[in-house]
Amino acid sequence: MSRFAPEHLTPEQIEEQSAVYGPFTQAVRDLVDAAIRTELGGDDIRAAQAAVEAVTARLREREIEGALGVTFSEDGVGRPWGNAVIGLRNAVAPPLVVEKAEDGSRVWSQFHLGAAYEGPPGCVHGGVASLVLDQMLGQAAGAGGRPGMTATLQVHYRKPTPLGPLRAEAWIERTEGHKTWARGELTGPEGLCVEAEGLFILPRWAREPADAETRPGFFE
Ligand SMILES: CCCCCCCC(=O)SCCNC(=O)CCNC(=O)[C@H](O)C(C)(C)COP(=O)(O)OP(=O)(O)OC[C@H]1O[C@@H](n2cnc3c(N)ncnc32)[C@H](O)[C@@H]1OP(=O)(O)O
Repeated sequence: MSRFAPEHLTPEQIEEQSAVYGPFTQAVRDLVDAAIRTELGGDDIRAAQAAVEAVTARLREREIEGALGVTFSEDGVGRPWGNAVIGLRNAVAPPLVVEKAEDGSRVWSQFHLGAAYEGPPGCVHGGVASLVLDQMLGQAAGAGGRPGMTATLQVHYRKPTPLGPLRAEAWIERTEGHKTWARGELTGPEGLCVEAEGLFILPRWAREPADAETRPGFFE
């Protein structure tokens, strides 16, 4: 784990950062969607390219080395803002906002996948469906107090998943020591599209007391 660090920010500072970076990242997602779907060409695209390159150069004037990692505050709440599925600062992430049952028995999310996630024409790429379910199953394990990393993931594609509004849900199936088996499904407006089951294992480094302080943020 290269970046996995405590961060001493107040809730207000976190709120402030989220209010700045959240809308900015959404604007970048819109840019990606527009770049895929625009019918402009020639000089318009060359001008757009120059404008995008100028913004990129400006952002790179001050940047961290490597990826964002997961930071966590003193209460142990993690901020996985770089995460490819739920990251508030990751324009590649749809992003999913994952809700949890109060008793931790399930997690679910309603979200939208547009042109950036296409595989078969008009449908979600199979790898993207798998990505979403990996995250959801992992979060189900975490929500049930059984955090772990994906050791295995089996994905069953029942029917093509249309781009557009979708719902994913996941829950813990059974547990055994540091192993947790979770299941989940991805549904579209016409019903079930993809099912997955996976084994999540709390890694040795997180099971050992010496590393216990790194546990909360990573697995939030
Ligand atoms: C916000 C949170 C949601 C996160 C969701 C996102 C999920 C992810 O993307 S995680 C990233 C993808 N996964 C990975 O990169 C994991 C890479 N693998 C690893 O880190 C390790 O191999 C890991 C964690 C699976 C096991 O590590 P560790 O526990 O240290 O290994 P070890 O102690 O040897 O094995 C523990 C047990 O698991 C078993 N095991 C280990 N790997 C596997 C495997 N791939 N399949 C089946 N069993 C396995 C071992 O046989 C052993 O079993 P037992 O205790 O019964 O003898």
